[in-house]
Amino acid sequence: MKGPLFYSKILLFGEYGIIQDSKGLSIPYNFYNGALKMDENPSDEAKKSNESLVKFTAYLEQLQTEQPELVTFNLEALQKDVTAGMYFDSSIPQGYGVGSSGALVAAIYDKYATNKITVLENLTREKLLQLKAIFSQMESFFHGKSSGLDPLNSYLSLPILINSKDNIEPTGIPSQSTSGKGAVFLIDSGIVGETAPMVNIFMENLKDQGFRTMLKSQFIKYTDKCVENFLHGDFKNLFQNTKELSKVVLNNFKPMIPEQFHQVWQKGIDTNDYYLKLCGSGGGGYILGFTEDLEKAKSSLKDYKLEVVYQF
Ligand SMILES: Nc1ncnc2c1ncn2[C@@H]1O[C@H](COP(=O)(O)OP(=O)(O)OP(=O)(O)O)[C@@H](O)[C@H]1O
Ligand SMILES: C[C@@](O)(CCO)CC(=O)[O-]
Repeated sequence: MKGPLFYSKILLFGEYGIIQDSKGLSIPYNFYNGALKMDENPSDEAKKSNESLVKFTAYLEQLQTEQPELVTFNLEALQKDVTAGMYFDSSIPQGYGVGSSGALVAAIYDKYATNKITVLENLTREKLLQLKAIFSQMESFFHGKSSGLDPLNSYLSLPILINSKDNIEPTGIPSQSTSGKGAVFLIDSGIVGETAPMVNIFMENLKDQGFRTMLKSQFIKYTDKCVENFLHGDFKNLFQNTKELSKVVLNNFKPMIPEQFHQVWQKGIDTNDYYLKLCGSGGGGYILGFTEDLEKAKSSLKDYKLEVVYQF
């Protein structure tokens, strides 16, 4: 048995800001994927994944008991499959900001939810918000508070524009040009990050008036502009605003940037060869880069392997 594929995602813009109602833009990243699977002779990795599904199943049972109006599952089938060794066969790295738990949640919902909202029907705003609410509750098992956006992205396999907390929509993005010089890329920090502690630091910082002012007058301002520039294909302004965003993050989100990347981050701002930003909650995992000239960025960042995700 092997189920359909669910993909990783990249939150291009909006990390932390979306907690405070900024805009956000998230795109599927098809390089990594996962599917529910059953093997005759499971590997150690498959066994580990299966153990995680056993615990998740217990959580879903409890969720259904507590909130039957939110979502119900075919628990009998899920339990039977999990007992038979089902696991999530996935290439999506965990704790890297590309949504490994989101893809898993999407796969489980797709296979076991009853009365599920499907991708094929007319997805009204209400239905999207309902799906997001369901996914938020399901995914919170893996890292505490979740917006539900990652599973939604994976489930729909479409770019999603977050206008505000209660206003999200699937969106088109400018088509890629593989011959273009401009690019969005990932750098592997080599460290596994954890979402919950990073979000806790952010929530703690929010108690400070100065931080809140900076967030609104700079971080959210540039995040919103970047989203608009990207969607309109206005790449000239996109680079300007990404540079500003890169500066604001380096100055105000230091705990989310691994120490050994502080200098490379600054170098991008000084040389204009590339601009770095957080990819998801940060603290490790991937770092997201933007460049007007991919070859220049590659030579400037020659000690790192760049994984190109979008070219324009
Ligand atoms: N293949 C898998 N099999 C079973 N459980 C998995 C699998 N992949 C991910 N998980 C679960 O998801 C958890 C990781 O989710 P977490 O939300 O911390 O990181 P992430 O989804 O990779 O990153 P982010 O939320 O920053 O994008 C793992 O600890 C594990 O419980
Ligand atoms: C850091 C955060 O804004 C994005 C993590 O992918 C948390 C969230 O909104 O779920």
